[in-house]
Amino acid sequence: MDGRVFIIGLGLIGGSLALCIKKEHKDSFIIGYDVNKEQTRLARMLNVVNETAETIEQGAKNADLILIATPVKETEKVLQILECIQLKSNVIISDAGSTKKEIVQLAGNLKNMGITFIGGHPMAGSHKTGVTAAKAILFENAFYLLTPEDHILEEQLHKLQNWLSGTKARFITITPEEHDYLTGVISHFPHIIAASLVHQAEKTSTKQKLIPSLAAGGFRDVTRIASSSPEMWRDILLHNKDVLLSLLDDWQEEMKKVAEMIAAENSEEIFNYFFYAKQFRDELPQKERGAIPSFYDLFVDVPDYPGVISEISGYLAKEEISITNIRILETREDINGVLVISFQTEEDRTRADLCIHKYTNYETSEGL
Ligand SMILES: NC(=O)c1ccc[n+]([C@@H]2O[C@H](COP(=O)([O-])OP(=O)(O)OC[C@H]3O[C@@H](n4cnc5c(N)ncnc54)[C@H](O)[C@@H]3O)[C@@H](O)[C@H]2O)c1
Ligand SMILES: O=C(O)C(=O)C[C@]1(C(=O)O)C=C[C@@H](O)C=C1
Repeated sequence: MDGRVFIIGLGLIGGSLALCIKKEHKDSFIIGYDVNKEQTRLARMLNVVNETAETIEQGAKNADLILIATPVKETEKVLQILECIQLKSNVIISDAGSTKKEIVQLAGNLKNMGITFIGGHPMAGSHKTGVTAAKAILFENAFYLLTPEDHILEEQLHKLQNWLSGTKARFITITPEEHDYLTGVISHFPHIIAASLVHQAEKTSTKQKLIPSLAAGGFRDVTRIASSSPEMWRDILLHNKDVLLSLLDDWQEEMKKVAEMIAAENSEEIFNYFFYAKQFRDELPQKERGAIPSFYDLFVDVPDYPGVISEISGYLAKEEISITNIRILETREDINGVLVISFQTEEDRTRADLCIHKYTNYETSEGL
């Protein structure tokens, strides 16, 4: 497709969307705007956008597609600004915010002006922020949730999906209410819990100096997302207040039950608690980002000796296979270590698997 695309908010998500559109629609022209001058400068320097605008009005008035990728409370302000601009009559406006109900409601004014707004949310991301973390591959295989209202024509929806086809994401259409409930359960609430675990460890660390050093492994895995943008998460919690308050009530009930099981030393119930959690978690679709982000992992059974990481990464480098992360999962004297190597694509993982088998006789698997 050709046309002028205007991206407001040139951070991780805005920058990644710009890269996806550029890759797929070579004739498009991408203009970016960010309140942060440094992000604007970086976006231009890294060629994420073709041009930057000085104001929202400057970038919006001739745009065919406008994407808003700011924290959701800022999106409210951006929508109000857009309402006051003479936009092209056939422009499509969408956003990438993690909440939808409030945003779609606020976009009602654009609807009254005959302007098409379709709420959007790519369900993949990272705890990193800013345009330097942007990448075209970020949304591959992820779900991309769209919340068109009833008056939106199929043709407009398809046009938006076509613009976003470079994300290689899978589009799903749901209502804003369904969206906020689902993402509340699988995304927003886990971020609250991750932050609360960090707070608990931090409080304990004033008395127990070893806590920060021992907070490795499981603690790091379960709290990675606590390193996400506080601004973004403040806004999400404010927008999805009712769903999150209800989930917090359920959680407190659940924790009471756990406390009772432990106090009663009910070993069967305690076992079942972990057993059924493991069963459900293990059955989550691994290849679909959004359910469990940050794949594609390859597990390699390696002998426990110094230098094994550089040995394996050396083979991968020789075959020019890029990795995003490499770590030893477990090392004890009596068992082999498990090396976990993460890749950005399934293809890289498959090549890595073949490469490791070519140079070694270590066993590999895609899951533990
Ligand atoms: N990070 C994720 O994992 C993720 C995933 C999917 C969706 N989202 C949503 O995408 C949006 C952007 O998140 P991000 O991760 O890219 O954050 P980010 O911090 O990397 O980028 C946000 C950018 O918006 C800019 N900005 C803030 N207010 C603005 C305004 N009024 N006008 C123009 N620019 C403004 C900031 O300067 C920043 O550069 C949020 O709504 C978030 O909820 C995030
Ligand atoms: O991988 C992460 O760091 C994320 O938290 C990504 C994540 C999520 O919860 O899955 C966070 C918020 C977005 O709205 C969508 C995706």
